[in-house]
Amino acid sequence: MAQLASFKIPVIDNEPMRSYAPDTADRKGLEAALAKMQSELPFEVPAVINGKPVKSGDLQPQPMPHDHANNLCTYHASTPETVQAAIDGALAAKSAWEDMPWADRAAIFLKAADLVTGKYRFELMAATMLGQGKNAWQAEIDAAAELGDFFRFSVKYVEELYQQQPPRNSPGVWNRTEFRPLEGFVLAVTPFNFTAIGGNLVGAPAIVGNVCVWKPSPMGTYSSYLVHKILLEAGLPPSVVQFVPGSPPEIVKQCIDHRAFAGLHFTGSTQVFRSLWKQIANNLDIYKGYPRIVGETGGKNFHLYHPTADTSSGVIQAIRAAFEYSGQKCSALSRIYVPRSLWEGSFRDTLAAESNKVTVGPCTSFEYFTGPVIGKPAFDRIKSVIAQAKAEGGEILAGGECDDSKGYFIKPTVIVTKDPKSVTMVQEIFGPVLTVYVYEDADFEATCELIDTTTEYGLTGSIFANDRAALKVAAHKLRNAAGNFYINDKCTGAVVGQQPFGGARASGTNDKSGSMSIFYRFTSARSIKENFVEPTEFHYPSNLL
Ligand SMILES: NC(=O)c1ccc[n+]([C@@H]2O[C@H](COP(=O)([O-])OP(=O)(O)OC[C@H]3O[C@@H](n4cnc5c(N)ncnc54)[C@H](O)[C@@H]3O)[C@@H](O)[C@H]2O)c1
Ligand SMILES: N[C@@H](CCC=O)C(=O)O
Repeated sequence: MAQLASFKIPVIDNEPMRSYAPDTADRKGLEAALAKMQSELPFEVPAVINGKPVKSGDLQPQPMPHDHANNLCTYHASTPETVQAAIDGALAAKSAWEDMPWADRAAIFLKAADLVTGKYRFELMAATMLGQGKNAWQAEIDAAAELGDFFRFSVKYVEELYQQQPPRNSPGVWNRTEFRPLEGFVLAVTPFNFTAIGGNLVGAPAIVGNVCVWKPSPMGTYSSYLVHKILLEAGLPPSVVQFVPGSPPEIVKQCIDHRAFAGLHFTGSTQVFRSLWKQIANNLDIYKGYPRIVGETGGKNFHLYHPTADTSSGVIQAIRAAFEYSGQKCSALSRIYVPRSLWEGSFRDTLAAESNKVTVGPCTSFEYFTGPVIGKPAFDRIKSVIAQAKAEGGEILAGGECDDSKGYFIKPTVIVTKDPKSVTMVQEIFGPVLTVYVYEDADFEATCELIDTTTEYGLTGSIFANDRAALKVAAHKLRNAAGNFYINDKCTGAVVGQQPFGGARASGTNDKSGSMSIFYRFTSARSIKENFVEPTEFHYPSNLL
């Protein structure tokens, strides 16, 4: 339909956040969706190849983190034959999909966004709450608002990308740029912690004409399956995104070992990303081209407080950043640097008192500020890191208790350390653990250098100060310490279209999801020059005598 006019897309804006306050229609709608889902589980999730369910019979569980004896779903682990069928099906669909006019591709993603924020809002949130342990507010941020925003803003950014055309044409010439999809298929390997990121890791390559194989996180299988279903309902041709749950190393290796592998869109831990990059590098001789590798990975995010910072709001921002979703955002705060004057003023007591007020419980009860951690390996790892910090001389200011009898619950924990290179100041924990280092007021600049050199990561960080000169110093000295840098605000909560997200160093390739940059990575530009004037003589004037 796009061939007879150049259409304008609708105005794109962020999805308004709903409050889920008591007695609202949204609270009731979400409660009803939760009750319905709980009455129907466990769901059975197949692989979906060319739009059709494929059941291997090898059923794997996705337990609910707040109640690990019960599964949200069981899923059919994909066999090598299923993965092969997924790749073949995607490649067969490639030509028709990349020839689909832009307006039609855009319409599919605009419709998917409306399904996410309308018809499926509560169901997708309920799946994210039960399966990934989010409370209502965190599920709203993720599965409703951010996923809707990713799909809508992708349309806006791709529209702008396609409008980027050569600025000059010589007389008798028309220069054009075509943003071709990659030659082959894109593999999306997605994390457990954001339903929206799963959708975006397939959505971003697909909207520019790529075909994808989607390997979801085992711990986010059911919500990923719903997102895939929504994309199909929105009109995505059935073979464009193939859904292959199952064993991560095997499925991923099979895809990476394929000659037509053209790109990796990964979000997850630094360690897994590095291992995949190495596998890809080892395969360079078999590929048709050089695969695009996009990976957003771990973080060790900080708040730096200047002596002029406000204690009361600074503590609130720290509690939210460190403990919402039990510290399982890649952007979560895990180390803070507080000057002695503030610490011995009221920062220490306020932080202890406020941290002790943070409630932890099942995400099905709305009153809890935060819920469980995702699973047993995470629970055991976080528990042992707290023990190690204590053994190294860390003082537990709040929390420290862990209970996995029914769900994987860890009390928000605050550790005070005298060693700025102690384990919980350096390693990514991905749990509700915040470590405090108190610095001497005179050492503000040296503390900036300490923050910059303490970890291998560079994802998010914040400076809190009421002194412009201090803000300037921190912004300069911490330039490479965070890809998302906040001034007098917490280090979590980036919004699509407002704070493009991603970090460098060990935190990833920093291709900034939620911005136009990401679409350059999944396109390969072709420059086209068309000449309208036929030459009549091969000599140039300089050849004449
Ligand atoms: N920077 C960002 O934008 C961002 C966003 C979200 C999460 N994260 C990071 O993700 C991590 C948490 O997510 P996670 O626990 O899902 O990460 P993870 O690395 O364990 O898993 C990510 C994906 O890789 C797969 N995987 C795991 N092991 C694999 C292997 N050996 N071979 C192939 N695939 C494998 C998983 O099944 C999953 O699909 C944290 O480190 C967090 O910081 C980063
Ligand atoms: N958008 C998120 C980051 C996602 C990582 O898990 C934030 O900034 O809080």
